[in-house]
Amino acid sequence: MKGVVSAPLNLPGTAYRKALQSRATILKFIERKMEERKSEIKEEDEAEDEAEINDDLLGWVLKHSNLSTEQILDLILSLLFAGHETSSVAIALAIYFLQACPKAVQELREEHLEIAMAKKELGESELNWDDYKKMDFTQCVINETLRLGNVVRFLHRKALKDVRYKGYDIPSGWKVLPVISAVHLDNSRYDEPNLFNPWRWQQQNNGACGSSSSGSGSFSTWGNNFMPFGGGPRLCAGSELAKLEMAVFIHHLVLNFNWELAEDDQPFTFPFVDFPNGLPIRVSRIL
Ligand code: HEM
Repeated sequence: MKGVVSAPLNLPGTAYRKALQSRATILKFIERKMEERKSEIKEEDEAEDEAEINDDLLGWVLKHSNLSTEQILDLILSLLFAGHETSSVAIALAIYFLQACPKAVQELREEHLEIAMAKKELGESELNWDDYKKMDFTQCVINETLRLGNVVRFLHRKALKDVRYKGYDIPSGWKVLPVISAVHLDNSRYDEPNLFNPWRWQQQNNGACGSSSSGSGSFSTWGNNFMPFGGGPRLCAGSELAKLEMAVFIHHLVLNFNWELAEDDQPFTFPFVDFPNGLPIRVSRIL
């Protein structure tokens, strides 16, 4: 990630060189996997048996697409890159915001306990889509984490023709960087925008963590006010997967653990969100 935003100097010790080396290592790994998969698919075809091991994206593109090896490598690498750091930082942000908001943790626990009990009665253990759809408050926590945490702060766009916008002329070909974090932290759009307040995503505002307000129904229409995954034709391809990953993580976290910061840390953006001390936490299992 550091190499992506560093000066393109391919010299020993630079972040750029490390990124190029990492890229080559990962590509080699994916290529090896591809070769393994190809021979598995061949064996499978010979045995006329639909094995489940190929039932993932790599298996799918190898079987059903006309993409070249280079395109498949690029696709898998891009998805790993786009989906890894973003989701893990979002989960770290949730851990961070929630440890300062016991009321939200309590409400999450109630929601997830209910889901877990219902599953136990049915003799099921693994979460499924129906369980996910019951996670209403969890969705509020996820939205609020993404709004306040701003995993991605701005988007990249280019003016395809001369544009006049609110009295400004943007010439064709100019780069335009919409700063979505500025929208998410705008106090004309969000009451007390610097507070972690998952309840703002409900119709009724029950009071934010750290807020003195007792809740006055600060719900507004979100639409263009909320775009952690960008928007338009380039909207994040993994937005639903990312929210699902967060929800599953939160489910297991709140049901099984208490946690607190082991040392002071806070999110810092330069230019990607990160925790300078690695967000060390002390975890204890709930008996
Ligand atoms: C919390 C986690 C995530 C956040 C905040 C996030 C955010 C974003 C943003 C802001 C964009 C740019 C959209 C635009 O230009 O309008 C983007 C693009 C993209 N994201 Fe994500 N993302 C996340 C997770 C993921 C995951 C898990 C995947 C896939 C496994 C993924 C795959 C992609 C891809 C492929 C694009 C490029 C889409 C395109 O240009 O057509 N993202 N993401």
